[in-house]
Amino acid sequence: MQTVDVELAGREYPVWIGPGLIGDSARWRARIRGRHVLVVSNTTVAPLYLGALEQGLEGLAWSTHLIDDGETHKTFANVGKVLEALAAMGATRDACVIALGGGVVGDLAGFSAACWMRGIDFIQVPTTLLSMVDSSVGGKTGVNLPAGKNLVGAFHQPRAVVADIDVLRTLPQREFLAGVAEIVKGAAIGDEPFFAWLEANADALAAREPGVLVEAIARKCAYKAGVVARDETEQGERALLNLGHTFGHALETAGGYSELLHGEGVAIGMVLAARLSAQLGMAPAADTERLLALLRRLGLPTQPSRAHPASRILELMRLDKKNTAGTMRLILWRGVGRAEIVPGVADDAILGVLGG
Ligand SMILES: NC(=O)c1ccc[n+]([C@@H]2O[C@H](COP(=O)([O-])OP(=O)(O)OC[C@H]3O[C@@H](n4cnc5c(N)ncnc54)[C@H](O)[C@@H]3O)[C@@H](O)[C@H]2O)c1
Ligand SMILES: O=C(O)C(=O)C[C@@H](O)[C@H](O)[C@H](O)COP(=O)(O)O
Ligand SMILES: [Zn+2]
Repeated sequence: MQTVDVELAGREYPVWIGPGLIGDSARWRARIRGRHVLVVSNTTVAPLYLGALEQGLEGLAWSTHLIDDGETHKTFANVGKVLEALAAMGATRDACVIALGGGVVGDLAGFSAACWMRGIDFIQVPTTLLSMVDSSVGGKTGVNLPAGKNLVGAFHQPRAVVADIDVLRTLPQREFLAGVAEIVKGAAIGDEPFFAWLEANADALAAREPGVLVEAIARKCAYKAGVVARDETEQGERALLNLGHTFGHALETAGGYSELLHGEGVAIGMVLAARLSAQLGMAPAADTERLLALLRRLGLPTQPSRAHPASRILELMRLDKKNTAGTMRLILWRGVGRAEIVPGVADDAILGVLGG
């Protein structure tokens, strides 16, 4: 097992990564402070892993709340239902929410925990690769609106992250690769040696070779934990973790949250950001080719669908949370391992890479 610590003074927490961790209840149960526990999961994950988790809850007053599966269910209405479930069990301020699932469950359950009585504990038990390497770490919680991704939310850190890699055995390959995209993103933003390691180990990672998998998860979590510890609420550096997301989120929204997986949107968005950066003279074209080659080798999509007009994508990008009044702020690229916040990129340049 590997442990990555997220170092936030007074609110530090461990990210445990390894096999058999859901069954190792003595470890995670020590992070639960009160008596009430609400496990939030979904209709796909619960039949697979809720039983194992429940065994560790003996003696506590616990209950379960399931949401339907999919990004379209990461809604305000479902937060309301989690809050009703907390009310129904009489959850007090020392209650704990456990999020058992991928990023959709984690974001929604975490936001519910942030809202109940103005903030109670929660524990992340991520069950997708994406949620292990990204969404469970760092405390961004929230839900989507039809107008855009994650437009409602809160920063609310978990008490612990339990990344049991055994559960990845049942994860479909398309979902697995979407998680790999967020690993590539971390390396592309700020860790050139990790990027080179991914190039050398791409096939083994896509084949889920255990040693390579654990190392990739731990390196991405360690990188993200460092950024979060330096800039928890995204006043500066943390925005770099959004590389590819202004494009990616707009593409996800345009597709009604059901065409593209989040990681796929990020893969396409990173390529668009890299192309735009090369056109603006910020990044060597050779680095864009390097990124493209790695994503292609990993079987990830690299081109936006022609079904959505470029003008529509640009319009959706205007509601991104990094923007300030009248100014679009994009995360652009200086090449492998170096990203930058760039305000005021001309619409024509953006439309150009979108093919508009
Ligand atoms: N908070 C953050 O910092 C952050 C970071 C990245 C992404 N996100 C958010 O995370 C979400 C995407 O998360 P995701 O990619 O995990 O998607 P997801 O939560 O929709 O899970 C993907 C699919 O895999 C299924 N699944 C989960 N675990 C499984 C398992 N072990 N075996 C079989 N099937 C399993 C789910 O039921 C779902 O159908 C998006 O909403 C994105 O915006 C948040
Ligand atoms: O943790 C962060 O910070 C990130 O930006 C990680 C992203 O991968 C993630 O998709 C996040 O949910 C995006 O946040 P948002 O603020 O752009 O909604
Ligand atoms: Zn993301």
